[in-house]
Amino acid sequence: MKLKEQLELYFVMGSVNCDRDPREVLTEALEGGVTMFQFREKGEPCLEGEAKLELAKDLQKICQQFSVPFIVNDDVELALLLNADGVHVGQEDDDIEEVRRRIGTKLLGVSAHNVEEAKRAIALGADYLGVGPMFLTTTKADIRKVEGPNVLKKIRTAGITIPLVGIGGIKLNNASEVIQAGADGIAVISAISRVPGTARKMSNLLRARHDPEFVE
Ligand SMILES: Nc1nc(C(F)(F)F)ncc1COP(=O)(O)OP(=O)(O)O
Ligand SMILES: [Mg+2]
Repeated sequence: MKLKEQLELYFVMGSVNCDRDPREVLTEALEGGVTMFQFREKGEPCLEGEAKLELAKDLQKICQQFSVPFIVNDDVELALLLNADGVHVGQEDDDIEEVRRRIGTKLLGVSAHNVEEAKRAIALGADYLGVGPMFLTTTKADIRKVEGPNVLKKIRTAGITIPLVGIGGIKLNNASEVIQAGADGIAVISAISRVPGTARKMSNLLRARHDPEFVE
């Protein structure tokens, strides 16, 4: 499956984003059609050390049962220890070039907030870009200014063809806007982790656009 297809419904989650066992939340999300998963154990009070490692191992195993890529946010050491499928780093995380050197051919996702950051990330070896925040979100405390889906249009207009996924406040009622603006997929945290059934509804919405009878 091509990376653009794998990025279609990208569930990002950690224990902080769950009101119940993250293992159950992930299993239901994968049954609902999630195509890629990112373990993002961040915020208050997030797990650390052995507890974080144990949860990561369990969630990775569940992803393997569904043949869905397991990506680790920020923590390159953990990604290498688990032989994860890739890592996602932001502009303020470890140096992108250094991360690429350490992970070899694993997937490297990089956050980008504008065309300039997108071009730089691509030059340094990114396989896909996470672009946001698309909409207001309370999940990430230190978000940049909300530029909206328009940033995706600007990146595409700049001739950038790399796989793009939008992130930040994406819900069922605004997901289409992100795709229409040029993203290959959407990255979702709370809408899926806190509302059972959302993954299936989003998956159906996203798949419908490949349906010949589909009218926007
Ligand atoms: N975690 C992310 N995942 C994506 C995804 F690719 F999934 F869309 N895009 C963007 C981010 C944000 O990454 P970053 O800016 O380092 O902040 P944090 O480490 O707090 O998430
Ligand atoms: Mg980060």
